[in-house]
Amino acid sequence: MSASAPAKIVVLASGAGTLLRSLIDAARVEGYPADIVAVGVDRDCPATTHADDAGIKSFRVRLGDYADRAAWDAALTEAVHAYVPDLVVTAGFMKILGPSFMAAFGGRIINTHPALLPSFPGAHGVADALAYGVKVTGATVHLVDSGIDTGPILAQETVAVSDDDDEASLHERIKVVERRLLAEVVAAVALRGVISDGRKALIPSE
Ligand SMILES: Nc1nc2c(c(=O)[nH]1)N[C@@H](CN(C=O)c1ccc(C(=O)N[C@@H](CCC(=O)O)C(=O)O)cc1)CN2
Ligand SMILES: NCC(=O)N[C@@H]1O[C@H](COP(=O)([O-])[O-])[C@@H](O)[C@H]1O
Repeated sequence: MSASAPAKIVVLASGAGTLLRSLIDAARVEGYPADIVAVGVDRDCPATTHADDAGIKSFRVRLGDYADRAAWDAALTEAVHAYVPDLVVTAGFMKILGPSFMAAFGGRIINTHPALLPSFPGAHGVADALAYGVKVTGATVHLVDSGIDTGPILAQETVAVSDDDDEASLHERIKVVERRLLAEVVAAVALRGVISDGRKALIPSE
């Protein structure tokens, strides 16, 4: 990432894409230090519509279209590589990125997770936290590594659990935090980079 040109970002998503839409809106603000150059999905989902509406190129790499997971991983890697991104952001992308992808983009992949890692990793963090009976949960933005939600943490913010919460109500309140936190972290990393020893990560101060 050069000091002046905005960082090129590819966003990966699998679902409603409301976090993607928030990042698209943030990137439209004059001076935001990153441009979303493409959106990738692993299934047909509303995230593609958000990209289309914003005039952003999109691509789909479905697991079922490939012989096995390794072939899918290689195809996704190739599809993302075509855009030569500085950063990859997974915003509700519901597939574990494999060895090919990590070899190509490791250290430059930012994920947002709807729980306070290391608690409640995986595809069902909100439901798992609710089922456990926690009184406080939250959002985690982290670097992606080869594990599942084990990468170095970049930012976290708490969200109180209400007695009358169900998964949908709690998840939406967490998403409100994620939409802001993700845009903030992406901008900070785009501007100042990140230093990581593989367990801890630091975004240098101003
Ligand atoms: N190598 C990594 N890839 C990804 C990570 C990561 O930490 N390391 N984070 C995910 C996002 N995520 C949680 O934040 C997450 C998403 C999905 C899963 C999961 O178990 N997926 C299943 C399939 C689920 C489905 O298809 O509906 C799978 O991949 O087999 C765990 C964590 C992004 N990628
Ligand atoms: N473990 C991965 C995971 O649960 N990701 C979560 O999917 C949601 C996507 O919301 P969106 O589709 O409305 O952008 C977000 O809450 C994100 O943290």
